[in-house]
Amino acid sequence: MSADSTPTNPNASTSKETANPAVDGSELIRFDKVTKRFGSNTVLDELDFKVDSGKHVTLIGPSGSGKTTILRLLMTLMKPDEGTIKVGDAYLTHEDRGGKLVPAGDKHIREVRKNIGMVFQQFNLFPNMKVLRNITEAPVHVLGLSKDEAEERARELLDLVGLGDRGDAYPTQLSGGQQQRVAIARALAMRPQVLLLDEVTSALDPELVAGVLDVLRDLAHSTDITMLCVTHEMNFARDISDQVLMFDSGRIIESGSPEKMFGDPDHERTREFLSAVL
Ligand SMILES: Nc1ncnc2c1ncn2[C@@H]1O[C@H](COP(=O)(O)OP(=O)(O)OP(=O)(O)O)[C@@H](O)[C@H]1O
Repeated sequence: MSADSTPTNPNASTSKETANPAVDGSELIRFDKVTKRFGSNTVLDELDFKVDSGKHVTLIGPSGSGKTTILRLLMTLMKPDEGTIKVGDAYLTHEDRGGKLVPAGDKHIREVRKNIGMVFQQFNLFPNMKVLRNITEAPVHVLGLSKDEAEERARELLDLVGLGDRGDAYPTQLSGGQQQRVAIARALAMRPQVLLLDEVTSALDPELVAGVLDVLRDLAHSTDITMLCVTHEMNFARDISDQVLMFDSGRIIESGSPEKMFGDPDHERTREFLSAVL
């Protein structure tokens, strides 16, 4: 892997799937007045934010401030109580019926969600399937790729994550860091426009963290994929982010470039948070 070439789209492919739209800096994700409550706990409070295509945005903030909830809403693992979420031209939360927004049905949700890939803290690979099949399973069954196409793509992605020779291994034969790299390849195999990363190194032994972050750094620097990342690895956030958003109690209290946010934040809460974690 190298980051020295012209940016490429990891979604570019010879497959029959429609290529993703060119990365043109247009808006890819938009939250409008999104509220999420658990009982009396308002976790997100009329949250507005957007991510432009091709950008790498990192969410930071104290535990419980709502960062993971944002990613889970985007994966439709939960629904907002109020507000709309848009991905590209389509609402994830709603269907547009002649200008009238109605709650999205399952088919619509599945279609919009195809644009989103996520890597979780736990790798969640299928233990009874070899690595290659872990990566080809969804593209074959969800995208309808042929087995050959899916395998060709999977091998390219295994090369990308530095595991080109491990396609025939079972997950349990790999280290946690290697399994997480397979999980990254698996997410990319669906050709998402946006990759969500939720504390992807926090379940790893310390010596395995760097290898996974290096893969993601390379991906961020050498491709055009949009990333939305929750991490406690502040050096990594500084390296890859175009924008850092500081959350507190379900609101964005400050945002800016990594230089600004890590170097000279405006908000006292941001300074307190960073002094505790850096
Ligand atoms: N399924 C759920 N049921 C009830 N409460 C929940 C649920 N999921 C999250 N919460 C609550 O929502 C709040 C925000 O959680 P979230 O995981 O989004 O925070 P976070 O900023 O990602 O925190 P961390 O950095 O610790 O992962 C917390 O108070 C949490 O307890």
